[in-house]
Amino acid sequence: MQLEELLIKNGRPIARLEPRNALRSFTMGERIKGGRTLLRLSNLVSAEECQLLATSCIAAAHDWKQKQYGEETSTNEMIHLEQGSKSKVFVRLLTQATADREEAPEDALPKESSELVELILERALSYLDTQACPSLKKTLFGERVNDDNGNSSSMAQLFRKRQLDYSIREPAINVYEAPHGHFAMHKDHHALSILIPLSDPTADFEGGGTAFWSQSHPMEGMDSPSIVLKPKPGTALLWGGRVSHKGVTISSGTRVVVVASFSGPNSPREDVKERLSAGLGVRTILSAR
Ligand SMILES: O=C(O)CCC(=O)C(=O)O
Ligand SMILES: [Fe+2]
Repeated sequence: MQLEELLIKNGRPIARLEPRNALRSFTMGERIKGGRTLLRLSNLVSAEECQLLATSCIAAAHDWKQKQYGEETSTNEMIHLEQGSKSKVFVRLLTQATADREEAPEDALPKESSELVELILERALSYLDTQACPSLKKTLFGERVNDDNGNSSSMAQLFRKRQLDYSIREPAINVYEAPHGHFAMHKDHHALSILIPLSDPTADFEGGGTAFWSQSHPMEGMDSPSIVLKPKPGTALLWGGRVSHKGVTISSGTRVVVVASFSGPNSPREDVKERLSAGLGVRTILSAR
């Protein structure tokens, strides 16, 4: 595995974090938290694992669509209605733990795929715990980094004990199919997002990739993204909750990605923090959750 950092410069394209860059006076965790950087972790998942997982997820997504919409439905109509809008056109399959938590057994991945997703996420977190930056967990999760029993835990341990606070319906797999598959611009509003493409951009699909904006409040359609990344299958991308991004529409083929956005136990979400710092009342904050 190899970790690289890409800097998000205000209003300008993303550049590598050069040795003399002023942002080096911040820790990696602080740069992630401030939405100033993207991490690229290569060789997290082997080619065989990507292939195995992508194949089983594509089959599971077809089964899912068949059950939801029946044989006759055109791709056009196969919008993931359950997600409630045309801004997200994909099938999202949940790990079994996520499906249990969300009480959505019909959206669960097959057992073996679910276990492999968990293994991969745990591998990524173990790497971050031990190799990335010693203060990363504390910076991202805040002071309250202990588990429910008050024991100090690494991110991987919190993951294993199912004590991370995930985004709704995550960890999961997104399966995007041409010609409409995409996820419109958004922020994840969690301490950290991990996205791991399992499909090969040179063979499995055209278009697609993850677009990132360097400014914090861009307007989709008006401001073009600073960068569109289409890493090799098995390379993880990681970023903080303030970074605007989208899953670009694919024009042919199928694109499969693992997604997980999470914060530490009991930590307020980024959007809640933003509202708090804007001085809005508790009622607004609670109703916004
Ligand atoms: O598919 C992508 O590249 C982005 C997915 C994403 O942002 C999400 O699921 O939250
Ligand atoms: Fe996202």
